[in-house]
Order: sequence, then C-alpha cells, then structure tokens
Amino acid sequence: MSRADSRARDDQGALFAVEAEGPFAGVVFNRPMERVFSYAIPGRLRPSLRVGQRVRVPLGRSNQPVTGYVVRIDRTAEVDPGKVKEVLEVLDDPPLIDGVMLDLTRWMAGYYACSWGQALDAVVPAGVKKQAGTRIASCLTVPEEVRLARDTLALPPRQAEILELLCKAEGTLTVADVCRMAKCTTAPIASLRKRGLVHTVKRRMSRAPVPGPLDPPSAEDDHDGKAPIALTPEQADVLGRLDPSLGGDAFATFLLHGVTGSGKTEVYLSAIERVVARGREAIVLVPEISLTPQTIRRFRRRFDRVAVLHSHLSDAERHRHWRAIAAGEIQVVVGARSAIFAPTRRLGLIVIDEEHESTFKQETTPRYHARDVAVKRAQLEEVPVILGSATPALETWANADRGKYTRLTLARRVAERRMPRVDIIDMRLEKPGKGRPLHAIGGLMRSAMAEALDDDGQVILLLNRRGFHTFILCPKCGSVLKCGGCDVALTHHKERHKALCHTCDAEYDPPERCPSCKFDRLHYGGIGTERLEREVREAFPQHVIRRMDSDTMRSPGAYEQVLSAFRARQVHILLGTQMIAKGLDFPDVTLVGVVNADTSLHLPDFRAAERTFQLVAQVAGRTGRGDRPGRVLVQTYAPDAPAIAFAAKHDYLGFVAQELPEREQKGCPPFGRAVRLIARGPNEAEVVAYLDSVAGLLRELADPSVRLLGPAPAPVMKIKHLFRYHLKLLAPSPAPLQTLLRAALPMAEPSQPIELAVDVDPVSLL
Ligand SMILES: Nc1ncnc2c1ncn2[C@@H]1O[C@H](COP(=O)(O)OP(=O)(O)OP(=O)(O)O)[C@@H](O)[C@H]1O
Ligand SMILES: [Zn+2]
Repeated sequence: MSRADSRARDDQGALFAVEAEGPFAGVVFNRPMERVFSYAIPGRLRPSLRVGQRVRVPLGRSNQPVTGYVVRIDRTAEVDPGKVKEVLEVLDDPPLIDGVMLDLTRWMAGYYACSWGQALDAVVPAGVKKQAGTRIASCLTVPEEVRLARDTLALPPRQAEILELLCKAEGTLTVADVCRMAKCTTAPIASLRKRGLVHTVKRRMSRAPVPGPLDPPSAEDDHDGKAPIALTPEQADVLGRLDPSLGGDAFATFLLHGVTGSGKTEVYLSAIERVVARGREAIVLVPEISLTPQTIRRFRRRFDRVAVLHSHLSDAERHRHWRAIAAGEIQVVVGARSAIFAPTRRLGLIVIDEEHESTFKQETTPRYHARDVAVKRAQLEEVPVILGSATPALETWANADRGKYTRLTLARRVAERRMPRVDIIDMRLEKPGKGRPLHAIGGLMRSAMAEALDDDGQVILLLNRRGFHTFILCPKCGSVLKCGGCDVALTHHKERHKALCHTCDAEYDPPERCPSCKFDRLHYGGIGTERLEREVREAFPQHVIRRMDSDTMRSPGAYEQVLSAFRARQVHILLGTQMIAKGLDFPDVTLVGVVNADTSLHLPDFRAAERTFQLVAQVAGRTGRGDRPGRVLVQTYAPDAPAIAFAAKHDYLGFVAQELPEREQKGCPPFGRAVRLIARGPNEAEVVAYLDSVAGLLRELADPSVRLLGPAPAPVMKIKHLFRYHLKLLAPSPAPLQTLLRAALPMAEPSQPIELAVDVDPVSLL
C-alpha cells in the first residue's frame, strides 16, 4: 500500500466505498462488540476468502486495519452498500475455524455474555495466530497434466529423476531440498522450470528443516508393552454401557463416578481404543497439574500418535501440534483447559478427568468452563463425552439426577484394595508443646508418621497454605499487616526474607515495627508449608523430606524431579499444597496427613463445604494404592463439619444428601443459575455509584424469577489499587439471565477507568 493510499484511508475511508455487489464477508472482532460487520470482498480475494479465516479489515472512523474473523459470507451487506469497506488481506490459508467451531463459539458468546470475536480468539492459540515456527518458502510443484504424462516425456535422466521426486513430494520441496535430496546442482531444476514442467508456489513451511515426529515415545514408554490390563468386572461393565455410544454417532454425556483408585483412567483408555479403532480421535482434558510424565506415559503406551498440550509448550511447538491435529495425524489429544478447542478432524470422544476441578474454568474473558464447553462441543459433533471424578461437582451430579447425564459407577478399588481408614484428630484437644507455640503436627500425627516410616512406608502431608507464617499481627493495636495495593494480609516467607502478597505478588521487607502504632514486637503467626517443612525436618532428621508448592516448584521440571525421586523412594516424606492432593499413584504411601482441613472451610463461598470435601477425599485417595493398606489422619478444629466427617467416611453420597438441600434452600447452583458482575476501578465511590446504577437497570429489566443480591464489596475488596464491588444474579434457569444480560449489558457499559466483568456460572467468588 502506497503512502498516498493510506492517507486517503485515514481521511474518511472513502476509498472503501465500492459497488454494492456481493458477496460480502461478515467479520467479528476480539472486542466487546456484538455486531457482525459486513465487508466487500475485492475480486482479487474472492477465490481465496473463506469462512473461518482471519482477515485484515479497516475498522471505525480512523479505518485502522485490524484483524477479524470471517464468520459468514453474505449476498447482501448489512450497511448502506455505498459505504461498505473492503477486506484488505486474508491471513490464513486454510481457514483456522471449521463449522462446528463457529457454532461452538457463537454458543459461547451467547452463554458467557461475550462477543463472538472474543470467543473465537480464545479458541485459536497465540502460536497459531502468529504462525510461530514457520516461514514462507518457494516450493516446486508439478502441474497435473505433466504429472500424468511424465512417463511419456523424453527427459535427461537427472531431470526425469527430479521430476519423479517432485511428483511424490506433492509441492512440499524447495530448490534447496531438491539439490540436497537428488545430490544435484540447481541447473537441472532451472531447465525443468524453463520448459514449464515445474512451477513454483509460495507456501508456509515449518522452520524446522525436517519436521520431527511429535514427542517420540521414549524407551520407558515401550518396555511395558502395549498389552492392556484385563479389566475388572466393574470396569468391564462400565465399558459395556459406554459401548453403544462409542460405536455410534450420537451425543451422550456420561458421568463416571469412580472412587479414588478404582481405575477410571483404564476405562478412558479402553473407551478411546474403541473410537481410535474406528479412525476417530479423542480429546482428553486433565487439570494442568496432572499432566505428569506418569499420566502421559499411560497414553503413549497405548496409542502411537498422542499430542500433549501443556502450558510450557513454545509458540512454535503449540503451532506444530495444532497443525498436526488439524491434519488428522493425531489419535489422542491430552491437555489442560484450552485443549477442548483442539481442531480434530473426526472427533469420536471427549473425556474430562477430574471434572470437578475449578481450573477448568477460565477466569478471564471469555470466562468459559471447559467441562460445559465440552458437553456443548460433543453435542455439536454428535459424539459421547465422559466426565470422570471420585468427587463430582454438585452441578454434574444434579445433571445426572435429572437424567441429563448417564451415571456410571465404579464403587470399588481395583485388585480388592480397600479404601484407607481415616481418623479425624480434633485439634482443640491437642496441647501446645511446653513453652512453644502449637505445633503444625500434633502428637497423634507425629507418632503415626514415625510408625509409617519405621514400617518402610512413605508419607504425604497436605497443607494448603504456602509461606512460613500466614499473618503478621500487631498485638498492641490489633492491625494485621496488609499489602499496599490489595485488601489482603501478607504472608511471611522466611526463606526469601520477605512478606508477600499472594494476590498481586508484591514483596515487602518484613517490618520491625507496626506501621500504624510503631509497636516493636509484632506477632508472626499461622503455619504455612515452609514452617511445616522446618518442623518435620526437626522431628524426622533421619528422613528425606521434600516440599512441593509454587515456591519450590518454580523451575521447569522441578515437579517431575521430585515426583520421580518420591517414586524411587529416595524421598520419604512429601509435603505440600493441593499440588500433591490429586492424581498421584504411589503404591508405597501408607500414610496421608491433612495438617489443617479447615483452610477452605470458612471461605465466603457457597462451595466452601464442597471444596473441603473434595480436597480431603482426594488426598485421602493417595494412600492404600499398593499391596499395603493405607491410613489417613485429618487434623481439624471443626471435626463435626459435614464436609470433613463425610470425607473421612469416603461417603460422597452422604455429603451430597446433606449439601444439596442446603443449596436448594439458598437457591444456589445446582438449583438455579448464577451470574456474578464485578466492577472495579481506582475510585471507590465511583465504582459503587456505577454498580448501583447497573443494579437499578437490572432490577428494571429483570423478569420476576431473577433475584439480585448486592451490590456489595467483593470479599477481596481491593486488588492492585483497584476497588472491587460485585453483585449476583440468581435464577431458576439460564434463559431469563441470558435475556436480561443481553438487554442490560449494552446499556451498562462502564466508562474508563471503571471495568465490568461478567462471570456466568462463577467458580471463584472472591
Ligand atoms: N483392571 C485393572 N487391573 C489391575 N490394575 C489396574 C486395573 N485398572 C487400573 N489398575 C491400576 O490401578 C491404579 C489406579 O488406577 P487409575 O489411576 O486408573 O485410578 P483412578 O480411578 O483414575 O484413580 P484416582 O481418581 O484416584 O486418580 C493404577 O496403578 C492402574 O494401573
Ligand atoms: Zn497485593
């Protein structure tokens, strides 16, 4: 584009006024704008422009070129034909988005109250958008008529050989490739070109000289062989019930409720085998933390072509995987949340392991829940989806109760292993040590640990708080030290000599005096994993102890390293945050200790009890997985709390029976739907005034079935100097909420610097 051109564009966009003749491209943008914009497709782009591609188009008065997604091609434009602007450039070939993904993202936009363009942008990884790891190369092609007639051409042997090579390579070789492969100079290629037998085309190619296989299986993958284990009768029964769906083309949702160690993964593997045998692909979602080498190996052992999408892939690797999946070269995609958007060609099955995990919910726009997106995708693709968990989310459980999902149960552990015995320790009865503050580990826990270690067992200790002391308090004026930018108490990290804000990561030097009253004997209290580690080292000096939390697990590979040392029994005691609570399968763990079961019990969240139940039940499931029985000790100040009492009995059904009526009474999910609106801004009064006006508008427009709670300060009222207020909408079904949001949000747009986040089916309420 010449300079004069771009100036003319900047002036008023007159240049884009074209004849009103179709077709027109309907384009959406990664911005909060509902509309689909019409653009004229200039003649030169007509052959290449297709739905699902990204394009550059001029937008707004300034006609700034921006990237958008083509969502449809229309015969007529939605604006005055004289004013239609033109598409400037097509960015992708082939299209990135297929028909199902278009439907899925349009559904997401409607359901999660974002724009279609914002939903589309979440589906395509950054590395794909940037086309990371690729370059444009000139490749040699052979015209079809030449290809067919090549045996009849009288060519010098060298040229004939090169022509043959090019026919086989189907347009993927550059001049340099041919010279290397045919061990020739450029001369014979030039002759072929001159005679019109070979053409060049521009192609986007991988930067890697030879595209390597995707994560080749390692020696370890192989030596166990590929033979599947014989299924237990329970597993076989579950598989039998899945079978009709695995072999057909119909949508169905299954909840696989299997106690810890019941062999759910084995069921997934067998189910996937069925669909792969039909030439179909599977997507398996697991929480990011479960993407361990152990998990990956279980898939690699059974399938040749597995792509693993985890968060530390480079852009180029992610792009390469994405292309391989789109090309149908992959059988099984295993990944965290965003892998639900993997561009499979012939999807046959979706599996969500640990479906209750809150990490499947994205906490930025679009605030989607991968489990619910998975169910929608399965419906659009007409395939089955399996949601697996030992502690299903109550939403999922209720869907099974209502008959929307089919419930399948694995009630027993494999190989006749028993569930571990769980004992609750009432910490109110434990006495503090002489002249010392209360220990993290009480006397009962300590002797159980000694016993397990003496018996050559391994121990896992869970404490879901990192740091050394969890608060710093002034005993004189009573103030708790907080972060300057956030309404959050600081945590003392002794190893780093810092007081940290766990919300914004700000670091402070631990103060010697109270910032308010200057009193100089501050009280450091509360127990985090760092302090627990010190205490355990003092108590068990002969044993090897490793701590696992986000402070010790910063370097890549640290997690795997500790886990393999633990597996090799070079580590006797593994302690850490919820990182150690899930999915781990170590046969020699004979004791699991929950140091403080109450950490999530008192959060201002209607799911506090559910979270506590899940955490305790999951960590309890890490023991008794080998030949030796396991034991679990749970320290708590609230031994009668139903979440803790039922978890101790491995009684999910009991917990559900107790919890569901409470939810129903409060009108909380799974009874009805919730939407949370969070407003934030630097001036508290302005945030309050804004959210009050939004609340007024919502009250005016809402149907009587919608309840509005708030506005009120959010539990964490300030983050990074921004004040936060929220309000909640509750309704018996999603429809009235969606109608309300669609009507109200366009009128409720905040003005800078206030921002509004809309969270449909919120998971975090902080
Ligand atoms: N049919 C079987 N025969 C023998 N061993 C099995 C069988 N099925 C699974 N196992 C083994 O039992 C252990 C637990 O299985 P798996 O990890 O699949 O359970 P899970 O239900 O996914 O567990 P969790 O939810 O606790 O993580 C694994 O070591 C697995 O190899
Ligand atoms: Zn902070």
